[in-house]
This record gives sequence, C-alpha cells and structure tokens, in this order.
Amino acid sequence: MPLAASPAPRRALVVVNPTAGTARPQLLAEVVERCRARLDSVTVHRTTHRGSATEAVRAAHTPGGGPAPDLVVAVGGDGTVREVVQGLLAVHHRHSPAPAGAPGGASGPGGASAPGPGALAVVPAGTGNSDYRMLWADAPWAASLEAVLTGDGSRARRRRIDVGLLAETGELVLLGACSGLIAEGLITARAITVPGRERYARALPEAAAAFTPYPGRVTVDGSVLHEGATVLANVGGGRYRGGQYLILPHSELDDGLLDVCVVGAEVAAADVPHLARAGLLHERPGVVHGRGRRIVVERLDGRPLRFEHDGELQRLSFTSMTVQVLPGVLPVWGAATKEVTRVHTQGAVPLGGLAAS
Ligand SMILES: Nc1ncnc2c1ncn2[C@@H]1O[C@H](COP(=O)(O)OP(=O)(O)OP(=O)(O)O)[C@@H](O)[C@H]1O
Repeated sequence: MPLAASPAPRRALVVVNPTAGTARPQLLAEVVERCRARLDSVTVHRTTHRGSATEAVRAAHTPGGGPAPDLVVAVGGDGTVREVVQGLLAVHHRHSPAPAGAPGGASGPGGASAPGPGALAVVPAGTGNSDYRMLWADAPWAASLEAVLTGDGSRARRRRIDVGLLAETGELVLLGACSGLIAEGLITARAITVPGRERYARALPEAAAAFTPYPGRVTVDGSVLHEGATVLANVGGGRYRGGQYLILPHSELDDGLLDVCVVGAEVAAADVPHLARAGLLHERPGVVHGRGRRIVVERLDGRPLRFEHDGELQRLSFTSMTVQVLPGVLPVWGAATKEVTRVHTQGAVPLGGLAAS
C-alpha cells in the first residue's frame, strides 16, 4: 500500500556495521557525505556488537530524546538490515494505536500523533545483500540513495510493506522462510569458501543432488494447500531467494498477504536450482501456490522440520513453522516500479517485490 505521499526525508540515522562483508570506511564516508548534502540532520551509529543496530534505532526514536529520524539508512548486509527492521518495528508498536497496516497509521512524518519509525533505506555492504536486491534489484546503491534523499518519485517510492512473524520464535521474516531444500543449501554453503551469492549458487545444486523429499503439509489460512512428499515450501516475502532463485514470481511486498510456493516431489530436487534460476520453476506440474495471512508448514513424520528464514538456519527442533503476516508495518524506500531494473539471472524477469502504483 503506497503512502499518500513520499516527501523527501529531512533527518537521517545512518546505522553502519563496520564488520559487514564489504563495509569499507570510504563507503560510509560517501553515504554520510551524500546524506549531509541533502538533509537537515544526519547521525551516524557504528555498531559495536550483535543487537547494536536494533538498540540504536530504538534509542533514536525515544520520546523526548529530540526529533526522531524520518529515514534510517542501514549500511551493511542482511543481518544488519534485519536488526534495523527489528528496531523499527519496536517503534512501530510503541507509536501505532491504529491497527497494524491501517492506511496512514501514526507513522507519516508530520502526522498529528507521535511520529512512527523512520523509513528504512538500505545501502548494500554485506556479502549477499538480498534485502537490497529485493527493493532495488541491480540498481547502483548511490543512485538509489540519491533518489531517496531527493524524494525523486520517478525513481524511488516510500511504502509500507508487510513483514512476516515466525510464530514459533517471535522472529521477523523479511525476505522469506523456507523448509527443505533451500534450508539444506545453507548447510552445504558453510563448507564453500567463495563469498556472497556465488557461494549459494554453488551450494544449492550440491544440496539438491543429495536431497530426499520429506513428508509434509502446508496449510494456508486453515485450508490444506499441499500434503505429501515435499521438496520445499517457501513463504514470503521477496520473489527471489539467494538473490537469484525465482520462487514467488507474483509476490507483492505490500499487499497485506504472504505468498507460499510448495514444490512437491513431482519435481526432482536436482532440477530446482536451474529451473528457479531460469524463472521456470513456478509453472512446473507439482508446484502449487497459495496466498494468505497465516501459513503453516509441517513435517509429518515427527522428525524436525529443517527450515530457515532470511538466510538464517533455524537451529531448534520444531516440526512446523508458522508464518503470520504483519501487514504494512514497515515503511521502506525502494524502486518506484517493479519494471525499473532487472536482476541478472539466466531468465531475467522483472524485479519482484514492490507493486507499481
Ligand atoms: N561490531 C560488530 N561486531 C561483530 N558483529 C557485529 C557487529 N555489528 C553487527 N554485527 C553482526 O554481524 C552480523 C553480520 O552482519 P551483516 O549480515 O550485515 O554482514 P554480512 O554477513 O557480511 O552480510 P550478508 O548477511 O549480506 O551476507 C549481524 O548479524 C550483526 O548482528
């Protein structure tokens, strides 16, 4: 759901993780210089430990602690973005008396009630940077940031996007959560030393070659979508996983719903990586799609369900994962339309995520 307007931001909090994969001092210097050239006030927080980004975002929005930022720039990888989002959602819950996702809510700058969280902008400085790609595809970060700072509506939009809540742990799901093969790929990736996206591009086929489907069930808002041998069930979120595998081609980040794709055993696991890279997986027989507010993914033989969310493997021994939508809770800057840029995969398709409006 687009906000009524996308005014240019005035006050930024820049949160940088100096330990993120590609966070060089000159990158931070350039981000800060660009922000200072355009904005009234810019505060920089360098993270010092895990959780530091969340703390900084919350502190910057403390009532009575001075004007809150209307822009929060996360400079780091997906882990840093997730921590910043956690902080923003804590502020959202503190400030939003309106039901989650209600248009307008209390979060627009200049709103009558206390301002909600600043809008997220991402500068990619990690190794995978899937969050940045979900929002901007392959656009260069400097051009994206400049469009945000100037409120250039032809290139950047501020929207309130949906976030998933993993009911079993209370964790947030931004890019997506997946059982089966994609989770196995993360385990295989640990032994591969090449950085970033390339690591996962090598890991997934390797994991697929050794993969055995599990007995599973997927339920969408109380109705069974799939029951039987399962290769993967992906809930989201972004259209791509691993920044390159097209799994949810019709997912919109701001429609108030979660999409789910289940790949049944009719599709050989070994074919999933190349089909998904080519953008062909979703139309194969044995692949089903659903959309709803609450998605339950179960393993039915009593053994732990292997699953991940946002690229983090879930280490607890749950037999199910339940993802509920928190509609429209996260204000975020992204590309103006989904047609603006393309992700370079073999079968390049329009960017997933933000609805053109
Ligand atoms: N100062 C710090 N020292 C150690 N760890 C930190 C620090 N600041 C943040 N972290 C942690 O570093 C982790 C990894 O950061 P991040 O994901 O941004 O970088 P990355 O792993 O290089 O990128 P990507 O996730 O895109 O591959 C985060 O989970 C975060 O909690």
